[in-house]
Amino acid sequence: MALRSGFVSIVGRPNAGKSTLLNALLGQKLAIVTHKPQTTRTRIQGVLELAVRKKAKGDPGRPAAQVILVDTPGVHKPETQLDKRMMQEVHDALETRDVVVFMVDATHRIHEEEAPRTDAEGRTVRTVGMQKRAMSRAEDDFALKVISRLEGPVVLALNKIDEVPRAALLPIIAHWSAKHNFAEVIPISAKKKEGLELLLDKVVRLLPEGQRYFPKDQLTDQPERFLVAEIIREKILMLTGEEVPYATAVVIESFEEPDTRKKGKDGKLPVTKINAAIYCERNGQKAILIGKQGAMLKQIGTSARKEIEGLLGTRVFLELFVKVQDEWRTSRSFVENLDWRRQLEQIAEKQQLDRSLAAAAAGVKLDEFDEQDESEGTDEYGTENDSDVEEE
Ligand SMILES: Nc1nc2c(ncn2[C@@H]2O[C@H](COP(=O)(O)OP(=O)(O)OP(=O)(O)O)[C@@H](O)[C@H]2O)c(=O)[nH]1
Repeated sequence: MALRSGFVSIVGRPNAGKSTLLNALLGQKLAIVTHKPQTTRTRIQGVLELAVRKKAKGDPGRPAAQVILVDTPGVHKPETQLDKRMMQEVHDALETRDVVVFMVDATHRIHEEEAPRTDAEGRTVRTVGMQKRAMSRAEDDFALKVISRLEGPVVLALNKIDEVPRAALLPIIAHWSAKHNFAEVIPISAKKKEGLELLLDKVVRLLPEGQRYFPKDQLTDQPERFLVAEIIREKILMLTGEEVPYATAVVIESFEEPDTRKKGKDGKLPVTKINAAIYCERNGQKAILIGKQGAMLKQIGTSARKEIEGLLGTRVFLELFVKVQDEWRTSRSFVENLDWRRQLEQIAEKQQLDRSLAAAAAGVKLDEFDEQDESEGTDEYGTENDSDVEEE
């Protein structure tokens, strides 16, 4: 059987479980996951290599495949420049896909028929749960509209079935099957890893025959420094309250890798030195991010560092700074500069410039030319985290 290969975009409303599915299929954490909606801001590609599975009794087998899974931001109506950018990421992911996996949270349809109560004064009463589910249904419908315009196969992944009573599943499947002509409808639990093999089998069969897009052992197109920024953002999302997470962005300002990742003669792993800026929009948010005597920032740094050490396989010296950039989410240029692909271009340009300067002007101090990226109106607070790594 010839190799199948192609791009599979995972699309759906915020919090449906798209990043959880990406990580579960890859068997490795690539995308950050939290219970907060709109966690994912850019599309994330994960490369999944599948070996051929031979035909057997009751099993039609599966051809070898390279599946490029693309996790996307949750589909929502854009209000800020950041929202617009996130939706652009969804559209970009849809433009280049071979198959769409449309993901919905099945638990929100269990009470499809629930009618609001009327109180003694004749007022309509909806519980918070009812309101949430109604909103979620509206978001699903909005996301479905986005993919309905597309040609090509769409597989529906009904997620979170671990929380759906068996009897409720069939009506949910019937509901969705009537809404769109899906190539397949697969109930899954991304969290419990249920139904994922079947989902993969169906998706692979819909992929064209072709060559690999990435080398066999490559996991993602996203460089480590940006995975690091995402890990820091995840800790902020997890550790801070309602408002702050949405107003924060993390930019890696410097990332100094050691020459080797092997242990030294002293038996210690080498050190990666990372400097990251956490942007927020207001002084009040900055105060929350820093916490009493820097306690919150320290907690964010410590938990991020541990995970980054696991990712990089080195010790990590992580320095975090908090900066206030008024209303950055409404600034087109700021939001565009957050794009890791753009940052990568800027880093490459800067390295090129540094090399040319060094070659052309031996004896001239290069740091005189270092860009000062402290933009106007930016206020800064920094702390080193509680690292067991000493500055050398
Ligand atoms: N019970 C249950 N919870 C799940 C399942 N899959 C995901 N979740 C939870 O749903 C929440 C959202 O998961 P994410 O993977 O971040 O969702 P997402 O669709 O990527 O969210 P956005 O980034 O907002 O678009 C997290 O708390 C997950 O643990 C599942 O199969 N069952």
